[in-house]
Order: sequence, then structure tokens, then C-alpha cells
Amino acid sequence: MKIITAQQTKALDAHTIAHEPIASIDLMERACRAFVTWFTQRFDNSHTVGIVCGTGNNGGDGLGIARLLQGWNYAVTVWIVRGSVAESNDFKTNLERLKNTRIKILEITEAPECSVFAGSDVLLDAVFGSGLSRPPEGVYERVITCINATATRRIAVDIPSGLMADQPTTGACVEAHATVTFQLPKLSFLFPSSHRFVGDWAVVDIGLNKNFIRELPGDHFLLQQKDVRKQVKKRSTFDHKGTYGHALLVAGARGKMGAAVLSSRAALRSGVGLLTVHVPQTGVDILQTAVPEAMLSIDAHSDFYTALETADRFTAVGIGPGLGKSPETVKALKKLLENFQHPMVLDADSLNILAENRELLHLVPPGCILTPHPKEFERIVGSWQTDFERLQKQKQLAAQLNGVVVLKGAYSSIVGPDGKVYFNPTGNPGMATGGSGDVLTGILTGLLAQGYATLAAAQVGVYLHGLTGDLAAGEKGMNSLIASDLIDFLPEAYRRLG
Ligand SMILES: NC(=O)C1=CN([C@@H]2O[C@H](COP(=O)(O)OP(=O)(O)OC[C@H]3O[C@@H](n4cnc5c(N)ncnc54)[C@H](OP(=O)(O)O)[C@@H]3O)[C@@H](O)[C@H]2O)[C@@H](O)CC1
Ligand SMILES: Nc1ncnc2c1ncn2[C@@H]1O[C@H](COP(=O)(O)OP(=O)(O)O)[C@@H](O)[C@H]1O
Ligand SMILES: [K+]
Repeated sequence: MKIITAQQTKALDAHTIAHEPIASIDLMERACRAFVTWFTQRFDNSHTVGIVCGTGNNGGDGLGIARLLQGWNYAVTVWIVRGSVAESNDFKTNLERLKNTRIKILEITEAPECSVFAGSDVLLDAVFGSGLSRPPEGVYERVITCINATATRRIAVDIPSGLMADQPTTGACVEAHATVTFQLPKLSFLFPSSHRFVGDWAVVDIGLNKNFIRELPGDHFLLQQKDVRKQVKKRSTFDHKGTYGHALLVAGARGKMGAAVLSSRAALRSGVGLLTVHVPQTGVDILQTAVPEAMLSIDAHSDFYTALETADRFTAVGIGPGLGKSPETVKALKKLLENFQHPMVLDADSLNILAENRELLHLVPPGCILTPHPKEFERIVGSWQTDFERLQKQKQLAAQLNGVVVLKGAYSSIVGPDGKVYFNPTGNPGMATGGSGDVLTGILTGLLAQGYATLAAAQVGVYLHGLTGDLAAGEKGMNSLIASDLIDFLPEAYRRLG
């Protein structure tokens, strides 16, 4: 699913109007109906509804929604905020269509008392939509403050008023509990800093021209199950374990062998043909007992990674979980980077080592996957002011390394060297538990070893990993979810992609 800019949305609306063809007001009616369908499925007509409208097309939507909800016997109150914005044509038409209804319409022309919006069970925000071009001021800013001061449930129409779709938001903005957006999500919905404004968001289809969307240039995408499913390799009758590669995981130190166990189990469940795990001596019995399917490569050191004879026979390497950062480990990582020319997954302490020994960054072979969480990412690239700047830094790092950088969290972003960004919709806060990232490293290493191209491995792996989290949360609840549960649900997650 492509994520387009506010400017492109305008062009898309215009194209749909001209080529479907459909009158602008009828397209607006379709948007209103789509919103109302979403709404009536969640709030029955015992709820009183307040709708705060601007005088542009977002306000036009608000008026249309008011009429449709009244048709379903909801008690509706409308406020029209009159500031500097001229009435759009479709706003005017929808205002005309409200005449002869029982809907109460109140005009706001100057900064109101915040009590003005009290009394509705649900408040819809239709002040500004994707046409917002600068921070709201004066009466608009005050209205937004007052919307946020209500104790009611706040739902934004298309986009919370005040939120910039594809630039940093600096001014007042509605803090919606939910946002119902038209056709495609906006880029800013996928950033952590927007969550307090957007709440939970849903996309409703308003039939904008799909061919036009396909043709639009763009670098930002939201992964969908159907795209990921296409990339999953199918097994064939005469396949044998050699077909599925031989992965090496370098993970675990004294007191952190669990990280090696988790990533090993995940690599095996991802379908790798053979797995070797390089562990310090302290980890031998643990690994052999917990993961009998794995072979071991045993370090000379009792407690941490210091050297690996050769990695030549492996088709992919994953390194980092629970590794530690002792000087000998740094040297060993340097040697591995110098000598191993196949794809690698670099995670956790291997990323911290890269951040502290920046000359090693130049040794990272092309086609690697780096999987930092935001703190690890900051250690490598420095701090950022806005999430847009963070994404820019992610693109720069992926280009610099000629590899894929996965920035983990809600809507993990996967960025390749060409600067294209794929946001992942699966996963949930139940996965915010120690070891979840180790499981991802195992999955990604397993996929690379099986011959998945770097970007495909990242897309399939990150999507699958989040899906295991969603399945696990469905059964165990988010609070009790632990990293091992993710591995237990890998078979079912795979089945859903089969
Ligand atoms: N047929 C269609 O097109 C469909 C559209 N749809 C709906 O339309 C919405 C987009 O509508 P819209 O373009 O009219 O934008 P909207 O946000 O309502 O108002 C923009 C006005 O506000 C002004 N303005 C901007 N910032 C300002 C500020 N800080 N303070 C003061 N003024 C400010 C801006 O002025 P300007 O930037 O030109 O100075 C302009 O006059 C979209 O989100 C969806 O809900 C759907 O129905 C589907 C079909
Ligand atoms: N709120 C969330 N929504 C979706 N995924 C999440 C959320 N919190 C954590 N995750 C996922 O869980 C994993 C956590 O990784 P990481 O922080 O490296 O954990 P650890 O180091 O404990 O293994 C990442 O893949 C991340 O995307
Ligand atoms: K809005």
C-alpha cells in the first residue's frame, strides 16, 4: 500500500473526479458514507454526537456526516468554526442540505469557552483535513484546545486537525482517540510522535482511482499480507536440507545465553536447513540441551566471543544478541566483517560495537540487515529532532552501508539502499519484552541463509515476527506475552502466509 503526500492526495481526488467521472460533491458523499459505516458499527444511536466543522472540504465532510447520522436517528449537534477559511463549494452544498433537518447548528466566530463542546458522548473533529498548510492560530487554535479539553471520545475525520500529513507538526493539534482516514494512511500516522494525536487509526475505502495511485511516484509503503505472501518461498518435492542453507548465529555470553537460545530456536523455526551456533564454553550445555537441533562452534573463551575459525561454509551469519562488548569481542567482530562476504544480520551488541568503533562501519559487507531499536540507532547516527529527520537518517545509513536498516518498534520501518521505506503493520506492545528482538534476529538469519534476497528477508521476517506477536497476544494477552511465545507461534504465522 503506497503512502502518498497531501499534495498527491489532492491530485488523486481531482483525477478521480475527472476520470471516473464523479462530481466532487458525490465523492464527498462517498467519503461521508464510508465514515458513517465505520462509525455506526462502533457506536449505536444511543450516543449523542457533536461535530466540529471547519469551512473547507473537511468541514464539508463533517456536515455530510451530520446529515447521514441524523438519518440513522442519532442526536447530532454541529458547530461551524468561522475563521479565515473561505467556504468551499462542497461545504456550501452540504450546509444547504442541512436546512430542514432537526440538526442544531451553532456558529463559532471567536475564541470560545471550552465548555462549549461539553455534553456529547462522541465528538467528531472535522475542522481541518489534508489541506492544512500551517499551524492553526486564533479561533482555530482555541477550538482545538477546547476539543482536547472534552472528556468525551474524540474521533478525527480523515486526519486530526492540526496534524501535518507529511511534515513535522509544530502547532496545536487535536488529540483524537481514533482517526478514520480516507483511502490511504498518511505518513505521519506511522511515527511515534503522532500517536497522541491520531490514536488508533482505520482506513476506509472511498473508491479513489487505483491506477492513478499505482502510477504516482513515492518511496513510502505500508506492507500488506498479500505482498509478503508472494515473497514466501515454497518447498518442492526433492528439496533437502542443503536447499535451505546453513546459518551461523554468533550470540550469547555468560549470563546472556538465553539470547542465543531464543535466536537459535527462531532460526530453526524459520525453516533454515542447518544451524550452527557459536558460543563461549559456558554456553555449551545450555545450547545442547535447549536446542538439540543446533550444532555448536565453541569459542576458546569460557565467557564470551573472542574468535571464530572460519565462517566460509555458512550461507548467512547473524551476530549480536547477548554478545557483550569486551575488547576481544570487538576484535573478533572486526575479523568476521573483514572475512565474511555473504549477507549478515547485525543486531544488539554488534550494533553497539559499530557505534563505538565507527571505523568498523566501513567493513560491513553489502546486503546486510541491521536491526537497531531506537536507542541503538541513536548510538550509531546521533540524535534527531523529529521523526521525519529520524527517517532521513535511516535512509542515509542504508545507502551508506548498501544494505537494509530495520528500525524496530510499532510500525518498524524497513529501508533499503534505494531509500524506499516499508512500514510493517504487524506487532503490538505485548512484544515490548526482553528477547523479542533476539527472535527477530534468528528469523532474519534463517531467511537469509535460505537464499532470500536481503530486502525480501527483511520484509518477510519483520512481518512474520509481528504476526507471531499478534497471534501470541490473541491467545495469551499482551501483558503475559514473552519472547518464547513468539517462536511458538511462528508455525501458525507461516501457515497464514502460505
Ligand atoms: N473532493 C475532494 O477533494 C475530497 C476531499 N475530502 C475531504 O477534504 C479534505 C481536504 O479538504 P481541503 O483541501 O478543503 O482542506 P481543509 O483541511 O478542509 O481546509 C483547507 C483550507 O484551510 C486553509 N488553511 C490551511 N491551514 C490553515 C491554517 N493553519 N489556518 C487557517 N487556514 C488554513 C487552506 O488555505 P490555504 O492553505 O490555501 O491558505 C484551505 O482554505 C480532506 O481531508 C477530506 O476530509 C473528502 O471529502 C474526499 C473528497
Ligand atoms: N509497541 C510495539 N508494537 C509493535 N512491535 C513492538 C512494540 N514494542 C516492541 N516491538 C517489537 O519487539 C521487538 C523488540 O526488539 P528489541 O527492543 O531489540 O528487544 P530485545 O533487545 O529485548 O530482544 C522489535 O522487533 C519491535 O519491533
Ligand atoms: K479533521
